[in-house]
Amino acid sequence: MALIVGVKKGGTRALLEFLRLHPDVRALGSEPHFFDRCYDRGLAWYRGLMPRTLDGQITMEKTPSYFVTQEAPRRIHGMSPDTKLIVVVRNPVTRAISDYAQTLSKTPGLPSFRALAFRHGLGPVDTAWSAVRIGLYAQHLDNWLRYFPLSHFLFVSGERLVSDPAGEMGRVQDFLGLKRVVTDKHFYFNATKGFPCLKKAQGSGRPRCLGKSKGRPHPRVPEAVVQRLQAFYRPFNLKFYQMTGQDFGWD
Ligand SMILES: Nc1ncnc2c1ncn2[C@@H]1O[C@H](COP(=O)(O)OS(=O)(=O)O)[C@@H](OP(=O)(O)O)[C@H]1O
Repeated sequence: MALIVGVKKGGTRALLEFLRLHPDVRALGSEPHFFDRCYDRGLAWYRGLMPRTLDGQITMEKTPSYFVTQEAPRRIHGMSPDTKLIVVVRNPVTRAISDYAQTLSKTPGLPSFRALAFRHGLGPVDTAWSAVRIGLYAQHLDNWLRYFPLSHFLFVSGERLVSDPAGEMGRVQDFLGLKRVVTDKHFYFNATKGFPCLKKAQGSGRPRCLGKSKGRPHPRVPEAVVQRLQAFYRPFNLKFYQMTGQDFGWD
């Protein structure tokens, strides 16, 4: 079994939809939220939700909130210590603005990004705000490493998933021990959408981009605000590069 455990707004839907093109992957379409919100329902409930697999096929789901859920690593380890874990990460500043854009689309009249990101005007960064807190990747990863060795993780660059989907999918398929079936032949860049899309979607066989909620326009955030947040995240990003042995190029 393999789980896409995060991060929210990292590109988790794109990754799951791309993986579903692979004949040896069977994935749940919706987010089950078992290891965070629905754990009380029990493992039998969870197993019942998951698609049936044949020998040699991999069962998958994605729930981005697992990455920031304190109990998730212990619970997943309890289910199976062999679980492979995929985390799609993206520049935490862009991720925070994307998260804010999503909340804004559901809550018109929300205070500005700047008002939520800093306490007392342009005071200290408000790490209690979830849009900020989720981006502290090194801290969340620390919690996971108490249960799983680093070799169980694959960190996917959310940026490269957009600029080079086939390249990133190559790494993902290798990590999962799958043949490289999903390749550059499956993607085209849709200029209207501004993102890579599928030449032939599962089922219809027709070209398909992700929906409107993926690739939303972001509200304009003043450059000074972006710079301050970028500086705030820098030490956490560097720690995360050290922990993963990968430089994501956000700094
Ligand atoms: N191919 C393709 N098409 C559309 N969107 C793409 C794609 N690849 C990555 N992305 C980026 O995915 C971002 C949404 O991330 P998630 O799917 O993880 O969001 S969620 O947490 O499930 O809500 C979404 O964030 P926003 O651009 O801020 O909307 C996209 O930038």
